[in-house]
Amino acid sequence: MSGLQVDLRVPGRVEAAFEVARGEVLAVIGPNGAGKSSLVQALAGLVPAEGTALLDGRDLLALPAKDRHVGLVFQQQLLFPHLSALANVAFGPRARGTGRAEAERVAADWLERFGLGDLGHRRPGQLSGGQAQRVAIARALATDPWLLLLDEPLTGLDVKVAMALRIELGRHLAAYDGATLLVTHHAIDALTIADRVLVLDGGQVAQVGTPAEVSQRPRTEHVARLVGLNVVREAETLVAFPPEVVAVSLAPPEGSPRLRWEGQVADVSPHGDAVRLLVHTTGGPDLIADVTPGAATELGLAPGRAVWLSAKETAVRRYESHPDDWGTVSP
Ligand SMILES: Nc1ncnc2c1ncn2[C@@H]1O[C@H](COP(=O)(O)OP(=O)(O)OP(=O)(O)O)[C@@H](O)[C@H]1O
Repeated sequence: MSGLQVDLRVPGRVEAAFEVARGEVLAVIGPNGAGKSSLVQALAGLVPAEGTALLDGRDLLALPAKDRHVGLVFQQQLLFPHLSALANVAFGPRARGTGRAEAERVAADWLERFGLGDLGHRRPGQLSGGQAQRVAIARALATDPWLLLLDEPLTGLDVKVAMALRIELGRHLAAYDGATLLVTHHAIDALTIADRVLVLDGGQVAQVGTPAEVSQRPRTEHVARLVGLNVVREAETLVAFPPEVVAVSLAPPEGSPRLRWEGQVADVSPHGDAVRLLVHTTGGPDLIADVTPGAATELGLAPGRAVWLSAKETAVRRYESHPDDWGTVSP
């Protein structure tokens, strides 16, 4: 296959087998400590790893970091503070042996594509966070990398800046013909920019699928929350449902629906026009439920309040918890 085939292990941190085709963007999501950064660092050669990472047949893990031709962007963009934006972007091509004039031409072209054509002379300290991150992404792309690794590239930016850059980044990634791994905490990045999503949990691959598959049939609580769903396990089946179909009452629900839980309100917060409750169910999962502000007042829904939750069978989606159609499965 042309692209990246990974089967690697960083002992105690992450173990993952997956593929990314050329031109494809694979988002990597998962809770804190899931192993996302370890995976990126292992591919970049920043931490030692066992196994293989075949890129068009070459094993990256067998190469020293400097020979892997990887474009790297981190949340904290590491621009050279004493160099201009232009010199920062030109640095990669220069390091690969391109002459100064040509490297600067390539760099100017990349800055132009990121709308920074006029700011090439500025140093990183004279750029806004969003501009500096554009320079960092331009610098990674200007090296014409075999593989692009983006670790939380939009985290820490102002919401509006991140929104604009997300759209730009999506456009540049669509034009990039190598494989891309995009580590992100934000469902919107995974759902809008990525072709496929890999979910890490506890250092293992918990799910791989298209954004639609992963958001409609989440296999981990973390992903369910990221996309705003509840997910509960019933033996070998997972049951997913949105917070707006959860009915909240003070007395046990009538008709004894199969999906019902007794619990205690843990948190109350505004959510659009609704009031969102986080409920710790007794001996069960945490669930979210949306109610109208009127109902919240009427039922006295404040933290500590004992409540019943229920969902109609017709409002939930059921699916197998252990499909066997993708790589490594977490226990
Ligand atoms: N330098 C290190 N040495 C040893 N263990 C580490 C090191 N860095 C991270 N770990 C451990 O490896 C596991 C994976 O961490 P990693 O930082 O890769 O997760 P992550 O998914 O990127 O988390 P976050 O979203 O918080 O950045 C965690 O158990 C973490 O404690």
